[in-house]
Amino acid sequence: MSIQTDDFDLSDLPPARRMLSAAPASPKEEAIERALRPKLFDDYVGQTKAREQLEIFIGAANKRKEALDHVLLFGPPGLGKTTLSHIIAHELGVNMRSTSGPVLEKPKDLAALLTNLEKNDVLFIDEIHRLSPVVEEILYPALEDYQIDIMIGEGPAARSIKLDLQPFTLVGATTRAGMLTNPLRDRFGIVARLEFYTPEELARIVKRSAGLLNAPMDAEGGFEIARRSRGTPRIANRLLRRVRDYADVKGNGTITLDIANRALAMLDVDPLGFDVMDRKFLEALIHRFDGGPVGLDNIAASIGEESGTIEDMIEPYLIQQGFIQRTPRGRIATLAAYRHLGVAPPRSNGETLFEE
Ligand SMILES: Nc1ncnc2c1ncn2[C@@H]1O[C@H](COP(=O)(O)OP(=O)(O)OP(=O)(O)O)[C@@H](O)[C@H]1O
Ligand SMILES: [Mg+2]
Repeated sequence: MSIQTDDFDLSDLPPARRMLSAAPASPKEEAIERALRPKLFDDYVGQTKAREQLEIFIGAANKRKEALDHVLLFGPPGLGKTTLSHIIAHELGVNMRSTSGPVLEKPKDLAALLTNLEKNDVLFIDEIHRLSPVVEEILYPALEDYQIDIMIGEGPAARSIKLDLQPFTLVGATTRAGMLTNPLRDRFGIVARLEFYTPEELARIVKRSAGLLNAPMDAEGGFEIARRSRGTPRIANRLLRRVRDYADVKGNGTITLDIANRALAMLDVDPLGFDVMDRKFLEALIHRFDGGPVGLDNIAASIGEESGTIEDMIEPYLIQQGFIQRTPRGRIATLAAYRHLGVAPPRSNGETLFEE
């Protein structure tokens, strides 16, 4: 017999999907995310640069009643790519169809979607770096001329016919822009890179979500959650829900600074927002590889984690915060990493390797 719980339980998660994993943890969490997802630019916090350019291009497309140019959104998981794609469709006043790279196995899967689009609709392809080459092939003429070539029949009687499509906008999302083929990348007229959020921006997101969840919270409590969310709205919303649980059980229901501090300590989220995986990574880098340089595969093997997971979910934030550096010879720990772990930095010839 399976027991339905109201929400997911941390102990159900495989090790890599800890509290701070930037990937959605369960279908339940995805449903909650949908409920918290802003629907219009007005509620979408931060990402000023991406947002500014999109607002202008969307305004222009609307004015001319044309399809918006194809958009590529890239950046680490949980920063708001899917959210932004919904907002784009909403602001364009069109329908959006969603799919993802791995789901589109055959050219006909994509052809079916494309031929069903109405004028100026948005087609959202998540994980677009995982499209198969045969599917990608039929996407090119669709993007360029709103046409596809499809094969009818088999054997000697087979022939290819051209089908006209309605003008549409492809919105592609990826955490790995580097894995896109050049011909595909070149076909996006608008390329927006999403950045990690500042604690102030995350505090606004946490405040809005607390309101939607009817969770009483004071400003200091909200800011503490924001500060420890690794620059990522998905993590901020997740920590908020866990801290709310803690406030309900151990406090009087209100999220205060004290409640947030205690709850986050219990969840093993440290004062900088790093979790067990971040610390494991930094510890391995410093203790087992003398601070580097060390190749990604070596460090992945040493902590028993997939190198892709490290590259997508652990490293980007550590790099952005200046705790590690990616060099041609491998990863190296910075002085900040030594300090954070309370380890004396290495010395050579009696001098530290770093400038104090
Ligand atoms: N700018 C924002 N303002 C408010 N909330 C946001 C913002 N960006 C993201 N969120 C919240 O964070 C959650 C995760 O965002 P989203 O699913 O769009 O991330 P993603 O970049 O598509 O992640 P993935 O790479 O895993 O697909 C959403 O539920 C949404 O509520
Ligand atoms: Mg997404």
